[in-house]
Amino acid sequence: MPVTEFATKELYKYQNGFNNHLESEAIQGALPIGHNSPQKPPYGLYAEKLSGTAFTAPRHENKQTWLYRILPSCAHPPYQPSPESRAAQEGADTSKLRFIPNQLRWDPFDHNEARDLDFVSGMRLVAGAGDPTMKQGIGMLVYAAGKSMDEKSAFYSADGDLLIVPQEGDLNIRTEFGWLLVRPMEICVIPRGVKYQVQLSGPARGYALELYQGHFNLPELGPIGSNGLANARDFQAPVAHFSEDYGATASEGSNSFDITVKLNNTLFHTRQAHTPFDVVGWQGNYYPYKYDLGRFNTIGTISYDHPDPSIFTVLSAPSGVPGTAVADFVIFPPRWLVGEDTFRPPWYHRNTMSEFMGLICGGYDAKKGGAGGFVPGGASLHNVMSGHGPDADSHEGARNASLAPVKVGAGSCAFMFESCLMVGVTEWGLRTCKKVQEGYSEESWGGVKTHWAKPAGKEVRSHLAE
Ligand SMILES: O=C(O)Cc1cc(O)ccc1O
Ligand SMILES: [Fe+2]
Repeated sequence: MPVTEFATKELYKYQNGFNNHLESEAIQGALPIGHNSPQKPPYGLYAEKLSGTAFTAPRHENKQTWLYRILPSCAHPPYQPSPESRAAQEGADTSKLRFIPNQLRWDPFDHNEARDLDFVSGMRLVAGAGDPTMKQGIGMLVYAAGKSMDEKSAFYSADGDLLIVPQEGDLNIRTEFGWLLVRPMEICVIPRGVKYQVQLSGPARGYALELYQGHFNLPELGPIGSNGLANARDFQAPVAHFSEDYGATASEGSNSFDITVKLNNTLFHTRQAHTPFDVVGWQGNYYPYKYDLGRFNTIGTISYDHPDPSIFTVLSAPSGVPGTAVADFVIFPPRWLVGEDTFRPPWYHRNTMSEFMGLICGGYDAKKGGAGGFVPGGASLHNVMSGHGPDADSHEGARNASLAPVKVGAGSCAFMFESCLMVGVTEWGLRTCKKVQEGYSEESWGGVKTHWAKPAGKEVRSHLAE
């Protein structure tokens, strides 16, 4: 069968909105009307249901999509452990995570060595919490790739929903649902189980957060009101797009498609005779989507004090505890600082939540940039209750700064994966990558100096006062 591609219109055309029930047909009439699973779906298609929650999940949380495709996904030879992808699994064993109270920072992760790697083989688990087999916890990953995935390949993760944060290089992502173009300063979420293929236009590097439990949502807005932060209409889902490459039966096709699956952070592989990108129409509320971070409506103080960074939350994945996230995706976009009589950078703090940070571009206030600093493509981890805050020089600068309105972060965007879980570091993240900055803590805070000025003539309650 010749390979032919059909799109509704252009490749990159989107449907807007968050958490909507959407539908898309690459050929008009591909979706059955008034039925999900008629005896014979239109055009000889198979109906296949993709569930993102238990069938019985409450209605407001229930996620599923009906796919109408040329052949069903089950038609494939058995998966085998993936030998050529062993590198990707090295040091990714979640049962061997190292939980460390020290502040950690990484130099930018390598991309020169990634020339022969694609998005899947170039992905590494840096840190995480919990266990994908229990559907509990999260994974923090980085990827570095120098080549596109093969046109006859696809990947899916059974472990969770993957939020991808490109830092360098555009990702042309072909999914079962259609195409997404995701560039630096944009993000996307690929739900658990959705097959995709990542094509590059140049070297690519970035970060990813995998949710072993639940799904991302927009944060509550409370007294902010009905608009602000990430607005629902700015999230974009693909339109159906399919290719024809199949035989009369599922095993008779002329071409072999490599399918790789990540299950329990282990890669498996099979070759099937038909393309997985054969979905002619789909309808449901479980689908991949993208978001342009430049559209974030940033909110901050217009009076005094530094607010909690929760005002910068783009997406939030809830734990069972109200208001407490298994993972918040938070950004630090360009913004005006106008706080009066205020120490404007982040305060010194110890947090019951863990904070994994990365930098997409530019710099981050209160952290030194340049070699050995917090730079694009690098990362930091401040675990549960690990003290952190501005480095000594930034502190001195900020406590003496004149407090005129100032725009910070022009051309910059840092982000944080903040979690209620204690985060452990993998063997790859701690040693194999060779990017951990040994002197981070001492260089940042070793020089923090005392400003203690004991007042004279006041009663003192101190054991030194006797
Ligand atoms: O530690 C960090 O840099 C992230 C952060 C930023 C901020 O403005 C307030 C708290 C916080 O943890
Ligand atoms: Fe912090």
